[in-house]
Amino acid sequence: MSNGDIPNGASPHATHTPSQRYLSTRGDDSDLSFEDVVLKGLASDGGLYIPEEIPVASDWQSWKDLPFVDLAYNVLSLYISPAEIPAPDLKDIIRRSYSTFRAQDVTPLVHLQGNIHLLELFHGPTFAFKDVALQFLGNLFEYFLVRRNEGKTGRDRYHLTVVGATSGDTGSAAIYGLRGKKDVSVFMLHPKGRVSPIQEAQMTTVLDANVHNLAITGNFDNCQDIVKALFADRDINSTLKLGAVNSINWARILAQTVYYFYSYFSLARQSESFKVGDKVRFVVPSGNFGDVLAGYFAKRMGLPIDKLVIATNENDILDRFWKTGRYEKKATHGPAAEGGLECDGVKAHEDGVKETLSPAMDILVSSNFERLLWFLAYKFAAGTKMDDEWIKRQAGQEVSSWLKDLKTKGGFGPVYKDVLKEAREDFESERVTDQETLDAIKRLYKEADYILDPHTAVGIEAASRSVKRAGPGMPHIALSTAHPAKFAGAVTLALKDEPSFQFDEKVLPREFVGLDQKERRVKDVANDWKAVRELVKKEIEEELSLP
Ligand SMILES: Cc1ncc(COP(=O)(O)O)c(C=O)c1O
Ligand SMILES: N[C@@H](CCOP(=O)(O)O)C(=O)O
Repeated sequence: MSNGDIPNGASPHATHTPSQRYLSTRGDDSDLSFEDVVLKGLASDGGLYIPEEIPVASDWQSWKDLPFVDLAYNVLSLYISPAEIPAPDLKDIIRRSYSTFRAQDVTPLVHLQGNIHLLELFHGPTFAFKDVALQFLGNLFEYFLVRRNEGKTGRDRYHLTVVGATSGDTGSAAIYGLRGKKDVSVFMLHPKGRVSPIQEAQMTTVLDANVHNLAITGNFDNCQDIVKALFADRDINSTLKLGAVNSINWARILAQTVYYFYSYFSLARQSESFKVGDKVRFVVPSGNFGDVLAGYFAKRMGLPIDKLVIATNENDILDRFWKTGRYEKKATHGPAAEGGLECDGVKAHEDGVKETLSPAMDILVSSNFERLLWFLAYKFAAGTKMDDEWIKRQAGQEVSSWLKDLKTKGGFGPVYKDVLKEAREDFESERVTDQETLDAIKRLYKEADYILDPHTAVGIEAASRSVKRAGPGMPHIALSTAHPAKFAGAVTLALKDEPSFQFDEKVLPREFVGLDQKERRVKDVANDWKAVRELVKKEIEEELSLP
């Protein structure tokens, strides 16, 4: 347990409920505080942190008319003990985090067509859903660091070195959430040439001294692997005090849980036929499985979600799992076919990622899937009627063995029939091709005069299929994860033949005008975790020596 764990020095168990203590999905770490898991990001056994118990929000129905920030407080305080963050402080962090949003209700719900509603998550500073969690996480880091550093000077101060991997959106949202903050530096790795021009400009035009952009010659999974290799290096992890902003950080998932509740209530306020207590489906464009996992937590907390529909692009590892029970990387093209890439110290993986029109979801392995696997393994082991401690240990062992097979054999499964059955209780999945993505953008422009970004379009195509299965009486909330201006190429490709379509006039927000002309700072680095490690060490040293 860390020094900053319980400010008043009281016993943790006197003031924390089980949903406010955390364990690792691989079983070696447990009984951690919220502050510990937020600052550590990834567990030392390589696992991801989850709450020891998911709280049931027995009074959730009474939250219906709350403003976003009050609702957020009700959700978050179930997972964060007031002994760690007193209620007025948590309320203040939440209020400041969402005051940067352009929409008054933070995440507005709009009716799209028929029984499909769109949850617009792109009204934050960088025009992507990541802002919802990363504005909050930036302020959380600041809060914990101020407290830890009280009365300390110079090198005695706790300095957090955030290392993150991005296919574009996490990077910009994290950089905007952390720029200029004291005692924290951020190193953001993106795959060189594989993020959209606007995303690249958003990240690299931030010139604050604590922001470091690294362009890696590889794909997003290479960046994600490098980040995990850095965390696994005990030396750099402890000397530089590494922190995470990717959705491996539990606070990311937690903050995203709020908008499932909020949009559900928005629907109840907006629709005469929908009442609190009725069921709804959520459709979530998915890559790293963080956003849809937040929906799983909302469901387990009591929100009446019929199904969570996972929408993947042609990088479909998740869709294949739900169809077959096998979770496997599959080389579809590239060097993998000739034996894969080898990278010093990091287990090689196949470059089987397909470049699609929804690049933020071009992911071979979905990191948060591990969290769901733990809950599935827990449920399976609970069938033995052993005590809770044994069941948790068993779940950790099962997850470790699946993840070991993923690393050494490129996949695992089929999982036990009951595990897959359980996964299908809560989730359905759809795979959407690039052509179907373009068709969805075109169709919604013509039929609803709405311009979708390509990731949201993947979700809308999946929603249309789900509506057919679930029937017209089942409302669908599709998550709109980015503003279309971030993906000008795909949107223009879809709409170029529409006479009324003008990108600059219909899509481009004024915040993006002139961004491409600004000065940039970025370093090219090879796909080699040791090269990245040395660069991080050098740049941190230079940054901390600045006057
Ligand atoms: C625009 C956009 N949509 C969807 C996703 C997928 O979300 P997740 O990785 O949480 O599954 C991402 C990236 O993560 C994204 O940037
Ligand atoms: N699509 C993401 C990839 C990283 O996902 P994260 O949610 O785990 O941070 C991006 O935009 O960078």
